[in-house]
Amino acid sequence: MPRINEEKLRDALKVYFIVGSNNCVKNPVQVVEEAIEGGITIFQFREKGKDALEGHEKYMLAKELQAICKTKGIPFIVNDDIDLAIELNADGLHIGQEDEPVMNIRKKIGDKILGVSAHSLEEAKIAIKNGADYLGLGPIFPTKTKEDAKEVRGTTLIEELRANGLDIPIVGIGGITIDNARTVMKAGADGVAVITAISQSEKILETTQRLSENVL
Ligand SMILES: Cc1ncc(COP(=O)(O)OP(=O)(O)O)c(N)n1
Ligand SMILES: Cc1ncsc1CCOP(=O)(O)O
Ligand SMILES: [Mg+2]
Repeated sequence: MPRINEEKLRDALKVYFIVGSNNCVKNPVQVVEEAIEGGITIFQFREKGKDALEGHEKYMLAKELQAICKTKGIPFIVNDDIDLAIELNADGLHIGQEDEPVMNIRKKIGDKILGVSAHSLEEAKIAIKNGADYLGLGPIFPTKTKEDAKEVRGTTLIEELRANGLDIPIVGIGGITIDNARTVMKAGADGVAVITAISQSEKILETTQRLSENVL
């Protein structure tokens, strides 16, 4: 199988929902089902941080969420955990700058979708050269979800990459809500990645629908 077509990926990245059980007020399975109903276009399983599931429990939740995504045609991406991504035959993996080098990961996952976090033009160029399919840039706005997040950059890095002719698919991440999503798209992103905006909403379906309307 060839690597995913860039335009298809651009479309898939529009409403990117990321979650782990510890981000959810309700049952994560219900959260993901409602978010899919509301119009998310891609999903990332990110089970990390305080109270995160481990071992068999983590595996079983990932498997259940993957099955739900599969029936609805939503790509299922695993955060950080390459072994889990390979074991589940996930659609892709998202890694950061602290993880194994992009080139090694690309060799291990073959043609699966590979997302890489970047915090500078330099990091972005290296990630692209070594096989990233898309970039996650952030935090765009202040976030409480990631304790070790880098400095807030607004949309400046998205604009800098586009001004330098980088046309790789990009998602903005960090503090993105219904109200500021449009700003991120206007800066040149192909999509927005959110955790809190959807997972902590009291009305997940409606929130996701409204977020989608501001992005699509
Ligand atoms: C779509 C997307 N973009 C960025 C990130 C952040 O990845 P990373 O910097 O590796 O941090 P953790 O999420 O692993 O804490 C992401 N997960 N997804
Ligand atoms: C994983 C990650 N990477 C940069 S910011 C962030 C957290 C995004 O979560 P939220 O949408 O709740 O701000
Ligand atoms: Mg990571």
